[in-house]
Amino acid sequence: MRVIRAVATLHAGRAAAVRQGVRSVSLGACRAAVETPSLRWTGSQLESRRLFSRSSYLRNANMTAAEIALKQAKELAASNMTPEAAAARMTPEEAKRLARVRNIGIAAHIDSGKTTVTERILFYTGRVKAIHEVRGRDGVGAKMDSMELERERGITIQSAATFADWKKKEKGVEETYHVNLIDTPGHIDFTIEVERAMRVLDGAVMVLCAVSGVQSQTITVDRQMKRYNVPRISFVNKMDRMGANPWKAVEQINTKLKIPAAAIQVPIGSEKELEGVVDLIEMKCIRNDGQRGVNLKISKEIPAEIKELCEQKRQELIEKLADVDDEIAEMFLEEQTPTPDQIKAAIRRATIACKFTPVLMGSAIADKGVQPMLDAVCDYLPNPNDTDNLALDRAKGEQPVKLVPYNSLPFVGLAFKLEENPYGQLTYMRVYQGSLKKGAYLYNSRGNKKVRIPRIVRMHSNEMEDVNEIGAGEICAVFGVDCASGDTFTDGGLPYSLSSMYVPDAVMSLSIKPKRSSDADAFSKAMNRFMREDPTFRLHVDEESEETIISGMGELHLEIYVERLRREYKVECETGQPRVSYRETITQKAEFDYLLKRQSGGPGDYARVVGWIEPNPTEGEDNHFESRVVGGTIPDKYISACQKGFQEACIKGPLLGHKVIGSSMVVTDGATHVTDSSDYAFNLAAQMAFGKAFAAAGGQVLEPLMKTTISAPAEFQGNILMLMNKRGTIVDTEVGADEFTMVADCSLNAMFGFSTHLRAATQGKGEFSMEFSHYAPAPPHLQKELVQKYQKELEAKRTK
Ligand SMILES: Nc1nc2c(ncn2[C@@H]2O[C@H](COP(=O)(O)OP(=O)(O)OP(=O)(O)O)[C@@H](O)[C@H]2O)c(=O)[nH]1
Repeated sequence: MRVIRAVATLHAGRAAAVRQGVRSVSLGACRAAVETPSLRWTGSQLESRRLFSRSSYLRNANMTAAEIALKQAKELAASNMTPEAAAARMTPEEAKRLARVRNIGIAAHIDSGKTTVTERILFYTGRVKAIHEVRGRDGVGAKMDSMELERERGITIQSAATFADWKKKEKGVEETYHVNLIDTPGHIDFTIEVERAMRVLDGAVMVLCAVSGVQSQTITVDRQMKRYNVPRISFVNKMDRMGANPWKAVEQINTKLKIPAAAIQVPIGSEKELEGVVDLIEMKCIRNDGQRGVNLKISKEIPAEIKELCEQKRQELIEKLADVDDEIAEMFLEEQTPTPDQIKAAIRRATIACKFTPVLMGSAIADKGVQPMLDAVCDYLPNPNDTDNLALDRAKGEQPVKLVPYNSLPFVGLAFKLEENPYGQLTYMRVYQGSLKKGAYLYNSRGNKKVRIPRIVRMHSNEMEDVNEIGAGEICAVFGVDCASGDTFTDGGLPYSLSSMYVPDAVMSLSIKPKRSSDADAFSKAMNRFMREDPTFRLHVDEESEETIISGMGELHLEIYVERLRREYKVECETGQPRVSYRETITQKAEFDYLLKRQSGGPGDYARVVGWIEPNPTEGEDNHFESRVVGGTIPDKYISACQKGFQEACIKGPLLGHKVIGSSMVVTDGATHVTDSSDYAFNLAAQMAFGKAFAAAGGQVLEPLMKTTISAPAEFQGNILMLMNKRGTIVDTEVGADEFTMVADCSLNAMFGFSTHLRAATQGKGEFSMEFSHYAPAPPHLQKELVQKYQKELEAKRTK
C-alpha cells in the first residue's frame, strides 16, 4: 500500500518537475522537490541533483514518501553544510579517528634514500618483519620497489602505496596513528607519479642527502609540494656519510627553496660514529640501540661536546619560529622562553600553514633517527581534517566548496592512479568526504556513469588486504571500476568535481613497432594499459609515415616502457632514434583572405574566410580563436567549423608537422554559397588560410630547453665547464668543499648521449638530472635543417 502511495507521489513530482521545464529528471529528485517545501528548486537544479535512482527509492519503500524526502533533504542540506557546521556535527569518536590519520608521501632527489627510509618505517611499525635493502645483497630488494625492473636497476619507477600503524608515546600514553604512505620515484622522467601523489596527500617528508643538500630534483619536488600546498617536514638522511653536514641542508632549504626552516635535532656523533639525535624541543638524547636500532635509549644528559651547539640551535629554532608564528613572536619580544608544548604547537601551526619546515636528521641505512621522524609525522603533519580540500560545485558555476572528512556526509573521492594487476584494474582512490562500503554504487562525475564497487582493498606495495568499508580521509584501492586517472566519484547527489593534477607535456618521442606481426594484439593491449595508467605517456600514429610514435618525459621513461613490453608482454620491439618534440609558433601578425572553391562533378565546396593570425595576445602556450564577423557574412554554424579547422591546423604545424602553440586566429569576414558551403568547407578553408599565412606571420620552430643540473667532485670542474660550454647557457655554479654543481639551460637536442660524455669526463663520478624548463626558438641552422628534412619527406610521400 505504501509503495503504491509513494510511487503515485513520485509521478506527481515528475509532472511538477516537467512543468518547471525539466527535460528528464530522476524520480528521487522529483520526490524531494514536491515534498520538501523548504527546498524550492529550479528546473536546472533539479536536473543537476539527481539524487537517488528508482531502485534506491523502492529499497526505501517501507518508509513513507515524505520520510524519504525528508531524509534526502537532510542529506542534501548536510552536503552543503559549512565546514564549521559539519565539524560541529562530528562525533568525538570520529574526530579522534581523524586526528590519528596521516596521509603522507616521501619525496626527494634521486637516490636520497626515500625507499630505504620507507623500508625502515615499515619495519619499525611492524608492517614487514625483515629489512631488505635497495639493490641489497640478499637479492630480495626493497618491499616498496616491487617491480622486477625497479629491483634490478635500484630505482623507483612507480609510486607505491602502503599503510602502517605507528604506536607513538604521548606523555607516557601509547597512541596508535594510522599512516597511509606513498613512496615516490625521484627520477624526473617519472614525475607524474610525484604529481599525483602530491595531489592526494595531506603532508610529505622531504628527504635530503646530508652531503649534497638541496639538489636539482629537490627543487622540482619543492615546486610540486607548493603547487598542491602540501605541508612538509624535512629529513636529512645519510648522516653516516663522510662529509655529512646537516647545517648546509638547513641553510639551503632556507635560501634555495625559500622556506623558513630550522633543525629540531642535533646529531650525536658523526659519520660512522653516529649514535642518534638530540631532540632540541625537550633537550633529550635519543639513541638507537639493539638490532636494527629498534630500541630507543632516551636520556637527559647531553654530551658535553655538543651541549653548546644544542643550545645555539634551540635558540635558532625559536627565533625562526618567531618569524613565522605570532604566539612565539610575542613571547620572544617579551623575552619569555616558550615551553616544549608551546614550541611543538607553534611548529605544528606553521608547518600546516606551509610557512615552515622542521628539519630532522639521521641515517636510514644505519638505522638511526627514523623513529623520531615518524613521531614528527604525527606531531607536525596535518590530519585529513586540518587541510582544506576543495571541490568545484558544478551546479554553482564551479564555486569551490570545502569537503569535510566526515563519514556521514555524501561520498566524494578522487581516482588518482590506475594500475592493472593480475586480478583486474585497480583504481587508487582518496576518500575526501563520506565513507565507502563494499558493494556500494558511485557515480563518475565525468559522464555521470554509475558504477558498483565490488571490492575495496588497502594496498601494501604489491600486496593487498580486503576491507569492507573505508572511512573519510583515507586512501584505498578499488577493483572493477572503469575510469580514467583523475576522475571524481560521488554518491550521485553532489554535482562536485575535484580539480585534477597537472600533466606536463611530453618532450621526447620515438617510433616503435613489434618485431613479430603476431604480437600486434599484445602490443596494443600493453599500450592501452600504459596510457591509461600514465597520462605523461602518449601514443599516436603518424599519418604520413604510418609509424606508431610513443612520447614521454625523457629517454629513460620511454626505455622503461619498451623494456616492460618485453618483460611483461613478451613483445620484442624495434624502435627508432629518440626524437625531440618540437613546437611551432608565429611571431607577428599576418592577414589572410582565403577562398576555397572546388567543383568536381557533384556538389562542390565553397568557403571564404578573411582575418588575421598573430601571436596569442593572452600569452601562454594556448591557441586562441575569435570571431569578429558582423552582418552574418559567415553564419554562426560555420564559425564553429572555422574554429575546429584552426584547432586541427594547430595539431600539425606547417613547418615540421609538430604542435603549434601560442597562436591566435581572428576571423572578420567571409562568404558562403547557397548549395556548396558546409562545415567541411569552412573547416578546410580555415586550415588552409592558417597554413598559407604561417610563413608571413614569422613561423618559427621552438625546441624544449631543459634545466640541467650536474654535480661532480670539484676536481672535474674544468671538464664539466668544457662539456657544457658547447651545450647550453650556464645559469649558476656552486663550488663546495669537495663538490661542484652547475645549473645550465640546455637544448634537449644537445643532451642525447650526455650520460656517456659525463661519465668519461668525470671518471664515472658525475651525475646529472634534467627537467623541462620552457620552449625557446631553435637556432636558425637547426631550424633550416629540420624544415628541409620534413619538406623532403613530404615531397617523397607525394611522389610515391
Ligand atoms: N650511506 C648511506 N646510504 C644510504 C642511506 N640511505 C640510503 N642509502 C643508499 O642510497 C642509495 C639510494 O637509496 P634509495 O632508498 O633507493 O633511494 P631513493 O631515493 O628511493 O631512490 P630513487 O627512488 O631511485 O630516487 C642506495 O644504495 C641506499 O643503500 C643512508 O642513510 N646512508
